[in-house]
Amino acid sequence: MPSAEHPLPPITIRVRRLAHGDGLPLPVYATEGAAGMDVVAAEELDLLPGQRHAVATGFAIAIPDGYEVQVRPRSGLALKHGIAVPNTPGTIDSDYRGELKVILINHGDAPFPIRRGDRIAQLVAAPVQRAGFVEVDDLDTTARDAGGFGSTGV
Ligand SMILES: O=c1ccn([C@H]2C[C@H](O)[C@@H](COP(=O)(O)OP(=O)(O)OP(=O)(O)O)O2)c(=O)[nH]1
Repeated sequence: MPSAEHPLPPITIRVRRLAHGDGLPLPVYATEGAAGMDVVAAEELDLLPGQRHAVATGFAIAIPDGYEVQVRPRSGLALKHGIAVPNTPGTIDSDYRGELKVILINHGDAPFPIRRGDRIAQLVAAPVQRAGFVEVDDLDTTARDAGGFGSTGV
C-alpha cells in the first residue's frame, strides 16, 4: 500500500478469486510510490509475433462508484520483448463483474512465453469525471479555432 503520507486515502476494491486463480498473488504495489499494482497471468500460452490474446487473471472485482481501474502495459516487457496492451489504458468499469482480463499483443519478432504467475501488466485506480452533452448552435471562438493535428508545427 502507499505510505500513510499519501495525499489521497486508498479506495477499497472488492475482489473475488475465481477457481483458476487459486494460489495466485492478488495485485499489489511493488514499491511505496508505485502508481500501478502488478497483475499476474492465470493461464499459460506462447504469444506468437503479431498475436493478441485476452489473458485471464483469475479474479473479478467490484470498483466503488466514481472510480475506474486502468490496465496499463509494463515498460520492461514492452522494451525487451515488444509486449504491449493494444487498448491501453484498458478500462475496467465500476459495474463490471466478469473476470478482469489483460489484452496483450506481441509486437516483437519471437514467441513470448506467458506462464502462470508472470507479471503481465499493471492496474491503476483512478477517479472518473462524468459529463453530459448539451447541444448548442454555436461554440465560443478561440485562437486555435479548428486547428489541430499538428497545426502548431512539429
Ligand atoms: O483490458 C480490458 C478492458 C476491458 N475489460 C472488461 C472490463 C470492462 O468493464 C469491460 C468492457 O470494456 P470496454 O468498455 O472497454 O469494452 P467494449 O468493447 O466497449 O465492450 P462493452 O460493449 O461490453 O462495454 O470489459 C477487461 O477485462 N480488460
